[in-house]
Formats: sequence, C-alpha cells, structure tokens
Amino acid sequence: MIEVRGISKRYGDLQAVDNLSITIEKGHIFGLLGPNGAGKSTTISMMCGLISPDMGTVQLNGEKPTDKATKHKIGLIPQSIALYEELSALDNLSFFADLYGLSAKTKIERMEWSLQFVGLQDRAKDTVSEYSGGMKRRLNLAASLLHDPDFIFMDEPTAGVDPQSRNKLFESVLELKDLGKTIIYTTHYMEEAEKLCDRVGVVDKGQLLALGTVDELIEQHGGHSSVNIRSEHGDESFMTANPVNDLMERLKGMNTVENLSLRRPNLETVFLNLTGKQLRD
Ligand SMILES: Nc1ncnc2c1ncn2[C@@H]1O[C@H](COP(=O)(O)OP(=O)(O)OP(=O)(O)O)[C@@H](O)[C@H]1O
Repeated sequence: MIEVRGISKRYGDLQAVDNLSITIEKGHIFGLLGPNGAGKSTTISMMCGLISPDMGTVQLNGEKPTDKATKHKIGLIPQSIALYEELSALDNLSFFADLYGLSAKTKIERMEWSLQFVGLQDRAKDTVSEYSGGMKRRLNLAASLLHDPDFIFMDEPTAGVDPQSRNKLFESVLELKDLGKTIIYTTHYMEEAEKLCDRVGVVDKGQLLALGTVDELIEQHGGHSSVNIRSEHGDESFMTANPVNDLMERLKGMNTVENLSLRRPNLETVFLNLTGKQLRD
C-alpha cells in the first residue's frame, strides 16, 4: 500500500505540488492524470524518493521510500528513455542488473524473464540505437523490472510509442497487476486510463482535483449526456441526465428519424470539466 499525506513541493515561486494526499491499495493500477506542468512527475519523484517533499510524508508499506530495503522494492520507468544507445539490450540490462546488485544466477534469470516479458528476446543482441521508439520504451520497462520491484512507477510510458508497442505495454501493465504489483501510471491518454486504471487522480497546478474510479469520476464530474436527433422537424440537440427516457419521450412525436446520436460523458469530459484544458501529447 502507498500512503501519500499532504505532500508539497515548491520551486522558487512555483508551487509544483500543493498538499496532495492519495492512498493506493496493493495490486491496484493508479492513474495520475493532468495537463502539461500539472505536477505529475514531481509527485511521482516524491513518491519514489527521488526528491524529498517540502512538507508531508510518503509511505510504501509503512516505510519511507528512501529506506534502503524499500528502495529495492521500487521500479521507476522515467519519462525520458534511460538506456545506452550504443549497447545491445543484453548489455544494457546487464549494466542495470549490476547496479541493482543482483547475484550472477538471479541476474541471468531476471534478464531472461524481463526480455521475454516485454517481447524483446529475439532482438536482445541488437544495438539499442537500431530499436524503434516503442522497443526502447519496452526495454526501459524491462530494465526497471530486473530486481522484481513491488511498486512500479511509470511516467508516461507510452509517449511517442507506435500502436503495436502500445498494446504490448498495456498487456505488460495488466500482467504486472496480475503478479500483485502496485502500479502508478501517468499518461496524457484518457483511453489508457479508462482501460487500465482501478482508480484515477486528476491533478492541475499541483492540486488533486478529483480522485476515484473512472465511473465515480464520470458520475461526479462528467455532466450530462448530449443527444442529437435529426427528424422531419429538423435538428434538435439537448443535454440530459436521463438520455434513454428523454429520447423515448421526444421520439414519440416524430415519424422520420434520419439520424440520432448520443454522447455519454467519458474521462475526457471529466478532464476538460475539471481542468478546462485540452490534452496534448
Ligand atoms: N527541477 C525543477 N526546477 C524548477 N521547476 C520545476 C522543476 N521540475 C519541475 N518544475 C516545474 O514544476 C511544474 C510541474 O512539473 P512536472 O514535471 O511535475 O509536471 P508534469 O505534470 O509531469 O508535466 P508534463 O506532463 O509536462 O511532464 C512545472 O511548471 C515545471 O516547469
């Protein structure tokens, strides 16, 4: 379990994170969503002990993330790819395995497992500079899993990734959840959060604006459905909390319906309602 209590971080005049509290259950995938500069990376960095909060506390299974034993339970997939381009995938993993201090036997086992896990076993001897952006992302993930961490922090792991690698990454995230890992996932893509996350937090200007399951957030912040009917009376559009009933009622007076569209609120609507900002990659 991860318990974040009132963490804040200021850079000069800028309050990057402002009194943020979240609890994340073991085995959950938690999505941290927010526009550019909202404070997601700063929050993740405090959660995994890379930077210390000015105020507040973070506990991973009751321990500080900077605690030596707890550090070994953390896997971080940073936003920018952290690999040696001129080395092969195997040599990269070997380097990171040595940093984690794995024994020779464990190192070989974990390197094999990690490569298999991200589907790169056939390209293990290739130089990373020959990899596509998606393959680099997958190798980045493999490197962060070598020491079999319990808490996995993924900072925009699908940025600039082709659809095939993106799907492979989704599968990998869900497999990690099945293995009982706790995953914190930041993304700009709402459909990823809808597909993957047990719970979601929306942040902007360093503050947590909403927290809950996707359904809860849509219920609380999604607003009404929008309906459009084109009939012999022309176009009619309306917003409603009860689309099925309202639609049935309106259709009664119509003979020819040429077109009918119903748009229910989704996570994107929630995001726009809360932050007023369009998402950008
Ligand atoms: N080391 C730093 N020094 C000064 N300002 C910083 C530093 N790190 C982050 N910031 C600022 O803090 C704010 C939050 O940044 P952060 O990277 O946490 O946001 P983010 O939500 O991860 O954004 P993005 O989606 O663009 O990665 C931004 O305004 C950023 O410019």
